Amino acid sequence: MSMRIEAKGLTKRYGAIHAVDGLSFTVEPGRVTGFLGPNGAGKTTTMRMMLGLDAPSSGSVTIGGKPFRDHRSPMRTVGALLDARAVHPGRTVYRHLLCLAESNHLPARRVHEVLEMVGLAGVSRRRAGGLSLGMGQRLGVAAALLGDPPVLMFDEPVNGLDPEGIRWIRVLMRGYAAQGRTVLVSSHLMSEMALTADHLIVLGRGRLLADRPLDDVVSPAAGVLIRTEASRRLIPLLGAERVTVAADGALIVTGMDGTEAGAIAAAHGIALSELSPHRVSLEDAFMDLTAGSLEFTA
Ligand SMILES: Nc1ncnc2c1ncn2[C@@H]1O[C@H](COP(=O)(O)OP(=O)(O)OP(=O)(O)O)[C@@H](O)[C@H]1O
Repeated sequence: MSMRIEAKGLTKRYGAIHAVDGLSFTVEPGRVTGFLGPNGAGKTTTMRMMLGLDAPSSGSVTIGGKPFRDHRSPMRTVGALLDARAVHPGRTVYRHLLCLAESNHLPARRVHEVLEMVGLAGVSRRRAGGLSLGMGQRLGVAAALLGDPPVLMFDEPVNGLDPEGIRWIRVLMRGYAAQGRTVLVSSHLMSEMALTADHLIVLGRGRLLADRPLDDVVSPAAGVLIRTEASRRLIPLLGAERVTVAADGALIVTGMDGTEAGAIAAAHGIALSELSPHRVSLEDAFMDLTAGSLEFTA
């Protein structure tokens, strides 16, 4: 069973602040959708409205065609990781999950399964409040997976995770998406998002800035990157208007491919130390997209 998330004109005002401002988009099953935006863009507020934790000022958001609160079994519908610190600190890891399972009419054996899945089986008797940040994140993920839900919603899940933990959560999210589930994940880490997401939804100041496949964002117009000792001579030969000089001296050339650029250099006896396709990094693309919507700039 797959479920899409659908926002229509979703808006949330706090006094004069438009935290979320007329958002319309869908989050589709079968892929990982990255939810990006600078600090204060409205990502958390949007996720809270998806889960019925905040009420929209106007507009709506549905999961599987109806508001989240109208679903009979919340944990079997959405697995959410919003604030991993939201645990009863004195309870053991096992008790914490068991209480969640019992209050949601989920079988107790599921607790053992998710403990294995997130790698916490060995610390199930530890108190939840005494876990490291990374283990706390894993406990939050365990809770999200308890109901084996068709929709996963993770807000900054890699916070506090070490490289092994980051890779683990990436594989987990990609695996769930491959099973046809809907996976929405917010992150500030562009490099990580570039490895994890298939599709991006980018917000700035509560508004939709982009809703497109990752590949459309990170590989726009074809271009090549060239390094040479003879930049000054080569630039006019390539056409100065096509060339941007990067901070490290590399030439970024648009409007031609490597074969053409290499032929021009060869025809003039110019040696190149590098000639490669140029992909815009997600970080650069993100900066371009969100320029003008930053609340705080250096
Ligand atoms: N309860 C609240 N009362 C007043 N303003 C709020 C409240 N919650 C959020 N805001 C404001 O709404 C805007 C969006 O905040 P939100 O936390 O949704 O952004 P975000 O994209 O998740 O940011 P971050 O990346 O910093 O977590 C911000 O300007 C924030 O100050």
